[in-house]
Amino acid sequence: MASRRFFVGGNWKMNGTRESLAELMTHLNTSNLHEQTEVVCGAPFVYLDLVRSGLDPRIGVAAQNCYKVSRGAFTGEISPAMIKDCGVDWVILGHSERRHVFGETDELIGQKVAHALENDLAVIACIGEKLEEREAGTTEEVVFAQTQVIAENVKDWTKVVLAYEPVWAIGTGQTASPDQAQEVHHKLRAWLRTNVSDDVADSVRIIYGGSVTSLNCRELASQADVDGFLVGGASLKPEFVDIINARA
Ligand SMILES: O=C(CO)COP(=O)(O)O
Repeated sequence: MASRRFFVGGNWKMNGTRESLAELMTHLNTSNLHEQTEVVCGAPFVYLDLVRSGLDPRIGVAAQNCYKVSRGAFTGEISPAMIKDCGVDWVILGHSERRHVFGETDELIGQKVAHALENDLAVIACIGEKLEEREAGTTEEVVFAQTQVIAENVKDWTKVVLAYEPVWAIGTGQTASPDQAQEVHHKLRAWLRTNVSDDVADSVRIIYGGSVTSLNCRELASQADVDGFLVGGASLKPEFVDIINARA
C-alpha cells in the first residue's frame, strides 16, 4: 500500500466557464496540496489549453474522452495526439456517462485505451456496475468483464489508473461505504494478480469514484486497497483540496 502514490482526479464533466475555472485554478494553485498525492483535473475539451496553462505544473490535466485514431473525418471527436499537443498528459476513458449516456461499448473503450497509451497518454480507465447489477449480485462479474477488456489493451500498466465508480453512487449522494469500496477494490486487485501479474496487482492504483466529499473521503482513503479518488461534483468546489489531502 505504501508504495502506491495516492491519486486524486477531479472530473469536472461538462461544467465550468472561463471565469469559474480561473477561480477554481487560483484556489488549487494557492492551496497546500499534500506532496504525496498525485492530482489530475479533467477539463472539458475546449478548456484544455486554458487549464493546462493556468494550473500549476505540479497538477496534471486530463481530457474526459478521446477517439481511437489520430486524425481524420470524425466530426466532433478529438485524438490523443491533439490532447498531447495541448500539453495534456492524461485522458479519462470508459466513464459511466460515456458508457450509459453515449452508448460506448467495452470494445470501443478498449480500442480507445490502446490508442491513447500508444500515443503516450496516461489513462484513467473507469469501470463500475449499475444498481440493478449490484442488486442481482453480479457486481464482480460486471467489473471483471470491463477490466478484462481494458487489460487486453494495456501493454504498460505504469500509465494506467483504474477507477472503480459504481454507477449508483455517481452524482447521487449514495457513496459506497468504505467496506463496499474496499471489497470491490480488493477483488479487482486479486483479479489483476491472477490475470495480469503480481507486479501490476501491487503497483496499479485503484481509485474510487461516486459521491466522494470532504466528509467521507478520510474513511474511504484509509482502506487498504483504495488508492485515491475520482471526484465529480466536489472537484468543482474548494473542498476538493480536503479530498486531495485525505491521507495527509
Ligand atoms: O463520476 C464521477 C467522477 O468521475 C463521480 O461523480 P460525483 O463525485 O459527482 O458523484
